Amino acid sequence: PYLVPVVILIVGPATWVEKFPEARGTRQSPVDIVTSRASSGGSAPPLVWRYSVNHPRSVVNPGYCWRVDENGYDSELRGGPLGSDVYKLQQWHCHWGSVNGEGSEHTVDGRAFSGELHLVHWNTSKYNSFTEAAGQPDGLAVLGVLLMVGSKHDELDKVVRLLPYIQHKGDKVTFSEPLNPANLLPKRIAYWTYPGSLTTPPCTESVTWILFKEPVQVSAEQVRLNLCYYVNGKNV
Ligand SMILES: Cc1cc(C)cc(S(N)(=O)=O)c1
Ligand SMILES: [Zn+2]
Repeated sequence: PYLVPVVILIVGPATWVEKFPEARGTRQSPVDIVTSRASSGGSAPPLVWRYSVNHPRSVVNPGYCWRVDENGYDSELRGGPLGSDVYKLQQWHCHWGSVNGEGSEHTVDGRAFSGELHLVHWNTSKYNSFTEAAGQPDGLAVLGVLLMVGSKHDELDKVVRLLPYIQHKGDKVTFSEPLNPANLLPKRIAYWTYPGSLTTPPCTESVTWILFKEPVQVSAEQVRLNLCYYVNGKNV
């Protein structure tokens, strides 16, 4: 009998622990939100945010999604689970599925959504830079918005329509059309929150997750556009 060479190629999250020890931690994200086990918000103060609208933004293809950089423009996120600290929007990006639209990172009672938007903020009350904050347990706060297929999202379309111009990893396009990140959030602002981590390497346990309960609708065409450029961006 001849020996069949068996090559087991291990890629993806299972290998992250080798290079990123944080991935072996105790507060790793994403998680499945088991709604029956979530405790009620109690007396948490309201979560409030303010973003600047009329400044140029750039959309970049980092190779696994698209990301909009806020270029340090003024913004604030405070309250809710964030104590007395004020956080500032650094960037926002999107995760999409590469197969049958199961693209969200978090799941709710085992259900995945077509995509998930992350608005990444850092703690300016305690730290001097995003990079410094990204290594601290209370350094980052990420607003998570679940995306489901439905009607077209006009605010998100200001980015989606630019995807054909950033098809390859490293591509970047700047736009100056006014855009309010607050318009990316759902109408109902009820949320789940938990202490977690970056969802991709280096998986640093520095994120206070705030995941809105109400999904936001995007059109099937917007998902398709993300998928085709997402896949291209990833494959390049
Ligand atoms: C690698 C990484 C960096 C940042 C700033 C944010 C994330 S996420 N997907 O947890 O929002 C991942
Ligand atoms: Zn993300």
